[in-house]
Parts: sequence; C-alpha cells; structure tokens
Amino acid sequence: MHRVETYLDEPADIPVIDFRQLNGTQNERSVAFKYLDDAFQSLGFIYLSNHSIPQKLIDEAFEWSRRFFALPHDVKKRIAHPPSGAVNDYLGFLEIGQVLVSQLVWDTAELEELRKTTPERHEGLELCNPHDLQVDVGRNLWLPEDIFPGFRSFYDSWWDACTRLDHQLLENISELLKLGSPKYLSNQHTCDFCHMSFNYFPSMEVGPLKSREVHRMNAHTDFQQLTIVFNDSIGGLEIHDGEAFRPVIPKQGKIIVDVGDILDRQTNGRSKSALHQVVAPRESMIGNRKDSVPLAAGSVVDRYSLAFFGMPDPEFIIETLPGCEAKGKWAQNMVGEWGQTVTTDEWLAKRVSTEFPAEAS
Ligand SMILES: O=C(O)CCC(=O)C(=O)O
Ligand SMILES: [Fe+2]
Repeated sequence: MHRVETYLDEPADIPVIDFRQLNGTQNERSVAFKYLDDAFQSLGFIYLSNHSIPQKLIDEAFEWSRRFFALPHDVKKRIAHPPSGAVNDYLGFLEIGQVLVSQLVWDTAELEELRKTTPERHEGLELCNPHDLQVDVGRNLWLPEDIFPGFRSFYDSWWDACTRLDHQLLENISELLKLGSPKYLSNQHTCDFCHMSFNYFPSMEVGPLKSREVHRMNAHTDFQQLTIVFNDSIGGLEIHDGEAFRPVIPKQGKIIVDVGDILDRQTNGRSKSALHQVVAPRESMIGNRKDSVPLAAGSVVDRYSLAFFGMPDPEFIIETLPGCEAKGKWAQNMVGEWGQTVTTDEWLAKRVSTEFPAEAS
C-alpha cells in the first residue's frame, strides 16, 4: 500500500536552544525562554545545545546499543518482550514487526489491517528505571553478566544522566509556564514511570523506503510528557509542521527535545505534541560508503537512536495546568479530544495497547 502523505525536502525550522542560556543570566534567560515558548507553540521540537549530558556518555550509550543489536538474534530473544502486549509491561527486546507504531487509530480491526499494510523496520530494547521502584511498572529484563558484561552498570549512570536532564528541563518549563514554583512539574514525577528506548534501524534496501511503502518508524506523537532524543548522523527523522513532513537534520553535539501528548494535554495545546516518523536517510547514506563497511548498492546504512521518555507517576491525573485553561486559545492538539479524566497509567495503557496484536494481549 502506498501511503498518502505530503512531505517536503526543506528541513523543519527547529531552533537551537542553549541550555546554559536557559539557566544563565536574567537577560539570557528571557531570550532563551522566548525561543523555547515559540518553538513549543509551533512545532513542539527543539535542538538543545550545551546540555548537562557529557558527549562521552552519549557516545558510550550508542556503543552499547551497537553491541547489543549486533548480538545473535537468539541471544537478544533471551530477553524478548513477551508477544503479549501486557500493558504497563513493554520492556525487553522487540524484534522487527513486533510493535506497530500508529496514531489516532483505536479500533482493533483497523490496527490489524495497519499491521499488514504499514510495516516498520526497527528493533528495540525497552528499559525502565534500574533503581528500586515505588510503582509496579514491570521489571527490566537483563542479559546475564557473562553474556553482556558491564551493560547494567553503564545503564545506571546513563539513566541517572537522562533523568537529571529531564528534571532540569521540567524546571525550565515550569518557569516558562509561570507555574509559581520551578519544581511544579518536577514534583509530579519521581521518574519511576519514565522509560528508555534503544532503537535500531537495520540496513535495508532503499526502494521501499524511498517509495514510502515502508517506514523505519511510522508516524506518531510521543505519548509521554517530554522526550529527549539522541540521534546518530544518519538522518531520516521527519516532523509534521501542520502542512507537510519535513526532515529534522541531525546536528553534531546537539540533542532533540520534544513535547509529548501529556504536556500537550496539560497545556491545553499550547505546547504541541508533534507527529513525527523515521523514513529513508539522507542521500549520502545510501549505497557504497567510503567511511564504513561497504554496502550493497541500493541499500541504506543502519541507524541508531536513543529516546528517553519523561512521564509523571502512574496515578497522576493529567489535567490542565494553571494559566492554560482558556479553551480554543491554542490550536487543536494531535492527540484528539481527551474528554474524560485520565491518569498517566490509563493513557499509557491506552496507547501501548494499540502497539501489540490484539489476540496476544
Ligand atoms: O529515531 C528517531 O529519530 C526518533 C525515534 C522516535 O520517534 C521514538 O522513539 O519515539
Ligand atoms: Fe517518537
């Protein structure tokens, strides 16, 4: 099936926000907050520079990801997520085709049809908080230390760096939204319900990607509150700007932060949870490359990304924040009408249940 989608080659207009300025002098802060506000109100995506996660740690995380996905398939399967899409328990290794990423489709039959017609080409390793948890969100699945030595201890420090940045950003957003206390949003979560995805997009034939018959990851909004995305240099991420999908060009040394559904809902659409997807990489990443293992002509190079999903605690009721109540002031969000009161747990369950085959859940 060919998808009907509009896309343009012109990159999305995503600003670089300097994290040091966000937390700098009064003058620097007011300029940086203005850019942040504009970006969250228009696209919901920013590049973040001078942030608190050392590049060395990010490089190590990519290295671990490369090592993990290079393991034989049957070794990765030892920590396979069960085929059931047990809600609240989406941890472990996900093979190609095991999950379906989709948007605004809730009907089981329709989801089954999408499973057949909109295949995706990514593997995943899904992990949560490695520390002692207060809440029951399933447990991380680990390969034995003799098979994958050192990963658990690396993951502890990686998780801590990501949660620290998440909380720092929530402090900035609390200030941006004039919520009274810098800890307003941060106090809503312990990070027990946050989540980390290691995404792997294997090398493949370029044809079906270029014709957009197949995506590396289907179009979706992130269903959490705030996402921190780490990209390699390959490219392929696209964001919908309301008119068309446009490339998000990877920028050396900068990470991406994007608004998720929960923040969109909390701000009544003032902060946008934008539709995005992963498609064919940049032209230079197709065919024989001088700088890496030669690829067959007409293949795309493999790609890795890491995504940290910040999320309030499960029992938290997702409600409009003070100052964001005015109905219709901001454009309709991508997640549709929320209607009834929903907790974080319920929202997650609703979206995760669309990702796995119905008969197995
Ligand atoms: O790989 C990317 O650049 C984005 C991944 C993504 O959107 C996700 O994991 O939700
Ligand atoms: Fe995403």
